[in-house]
Amino acid sequence: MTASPTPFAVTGSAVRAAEEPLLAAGQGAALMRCAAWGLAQHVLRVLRGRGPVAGATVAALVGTGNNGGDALWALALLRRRGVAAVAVPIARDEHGAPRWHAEGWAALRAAGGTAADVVPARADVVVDGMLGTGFRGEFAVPDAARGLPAGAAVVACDVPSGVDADTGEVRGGGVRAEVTVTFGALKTGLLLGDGADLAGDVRLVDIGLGPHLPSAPPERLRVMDGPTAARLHPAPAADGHKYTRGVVGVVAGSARYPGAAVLSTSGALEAGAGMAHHAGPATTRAAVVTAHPEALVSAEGPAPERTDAWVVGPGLDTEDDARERFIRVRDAVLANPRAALVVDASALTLVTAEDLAALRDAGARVVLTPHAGEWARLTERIPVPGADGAGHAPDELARLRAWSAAHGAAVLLKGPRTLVVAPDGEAWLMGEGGPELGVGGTGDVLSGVLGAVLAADAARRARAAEEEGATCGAGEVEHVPTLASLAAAAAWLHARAGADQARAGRMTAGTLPAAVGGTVARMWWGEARGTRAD
Ligand SMILES: NC(=O)C1=CN([C@@H]2O[C@H](COP(=O)(O)OP(=O)(O)OC[C@H]3O[C@@H](n4cnc5c(N)ncnc54)[C@H](OP(=O)(O)O)[C@@H]3O)[C@@H](O)[C@H]2O)[C@@H](O)CC1
Ligand SMILES: Nc1ncnc2c1ncn2[C@@H]1O[C@H](COP(=O)(O)OP(=O)(O)O)[C@@H](O)[C@H]1O
Ligand SMILES: [K+]
Repeated sequence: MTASPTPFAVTGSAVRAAEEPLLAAGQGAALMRCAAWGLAQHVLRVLRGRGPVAGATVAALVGTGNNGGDALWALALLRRRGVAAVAVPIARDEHGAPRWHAEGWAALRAAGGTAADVVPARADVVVDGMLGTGFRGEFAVPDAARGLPAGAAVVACDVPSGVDADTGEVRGGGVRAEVTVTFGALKTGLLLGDGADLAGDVRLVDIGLGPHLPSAPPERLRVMDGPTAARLHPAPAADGHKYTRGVVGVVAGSARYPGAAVLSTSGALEAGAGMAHHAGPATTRAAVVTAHPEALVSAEGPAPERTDAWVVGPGLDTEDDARERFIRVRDAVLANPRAALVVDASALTLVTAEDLAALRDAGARVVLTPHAGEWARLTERIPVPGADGAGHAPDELARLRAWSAAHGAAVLLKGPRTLVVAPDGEAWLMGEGGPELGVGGTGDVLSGVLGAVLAADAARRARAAEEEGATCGAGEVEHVPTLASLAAAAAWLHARAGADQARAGRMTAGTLPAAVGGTVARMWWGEARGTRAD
């Protein structure tokens, strides 16, 4: 299987920095031509989806900077394809002349394009070329960009105007796009926050910045996809057995919330764990065995030295013995820190800064999996030393990185978009799945899936350490299984399973584990099989 590179995003500022050596070498005009050509190709694609290209009308809202320059050059290219190309300036000088990229306008005029004060009502596509990575301060949406023709598709040039290309923050107003055609690299601001909502479908145009883009983990946001997830959670080795596939200890559920134990254990088993061992009271043990005769159950859980990953938290009763149950898991991981630890749900209210420090000092691999509300409470209770832990800055990714670095644990922040960060700044975005997952209990299933994925990895590491000279399976440097990448892969499997299940007409958390099983089986043993661990 040939490994395609994992997609990633960098900030708009990093893209500007990457352009600098090329601009200094006099390649600015060539870069712009390249960007404009890519933009024109994507506009043509939108037009072809609507009817004949020749005779269609494309208008562009054109700002004062290079973003407007891209739009003007793209209009010139479209004009040559028989499109009526109309440029609408959004700023004029004191004499009323448009303030825009002079060469771009000259090229458009030479190609037969025109200028207008407003977007024509007949426009099929409106290109938003007002502001790109040079956006500073606040954006007051100009009159020309309000009340656009209802039938026109908006295509943003590089970034929807008003969106901060670094953070996704919208300052002042923003313009919603159906498609954003972005240049040089995906920008983090198109994948995060309100920026992601305004950007629509994001298309990347390569303008040759690759070698100049930053590669250090804290400067990239990687995007989890199916091939990457398949590489990170490979099919078992031919000689694999239950121990090499990973043993997951599941400390979840209580007399009050027995279902969580079932959902979490099911998630682990269906995601391919060699064994799942549930520790809990008699009620949850009975429920788990009824649902899964193959699960092991006991009051105390598996032996620490035989456990590859622990899941603690879903459905613990914080009025009862939850803290003791959490401490037992913490101590099991401290006794055998090669086992990974997933801290979810109730355990997020039980874990202390001291627990995290002890786990970090032991070298344990810990992932906390809050949803937005749990994340707010966690950062309130365990802030970043010396910082406003709860934080109100728009840059959620920076807040996550700061917290993870301060406490030595990875964080998987759940929501419509899932973000995973590790203490070294490595960050992943997982955008698979949709609101079908927004029902009670799907997070419990995810905790088990995570446990299975992390356990398989821990078991592979243990085996590789035993067999001198063996590797961990995922050979390529880019796909070395890091904690954050494994967690993002687990989230991808879970979300894909949810989407598959919803398409098939079902969607409850109770049926989700079986869908996870189907997704993993297709990945491992179906036609599009993933890599094997051997
Ligand atoms: N560099 C390259 O070679 C390449 C760059 N490329 C393209 O260039 C884009 C970056 O171009 P850029 O740097 O000119 O900035 P851009 O986004 O057009 O906006 C800056 C202008 O807007 C103004 N302005 C700022 N804030 C404002 C506000 N709040 N409200 C109102 N106005 C505001 C500001 O004007 P000022 O107020 O300073 O007079 C300034 O003139 C990038 O996104 C990509 O599309 C590609 O072609 C590849 C090659
Ligand atoms: N609108 C949405 N789009 C995509 N995924 C979602 C959406 N809403 C929720 N999810 C996912 O569903 C899961 C819900 O987890 P959680 O909030 O812990 O639920 P619970 O505690 O009920 O188990 C998470 O994996 C989250 O990312
Ligand atoms: K724009």
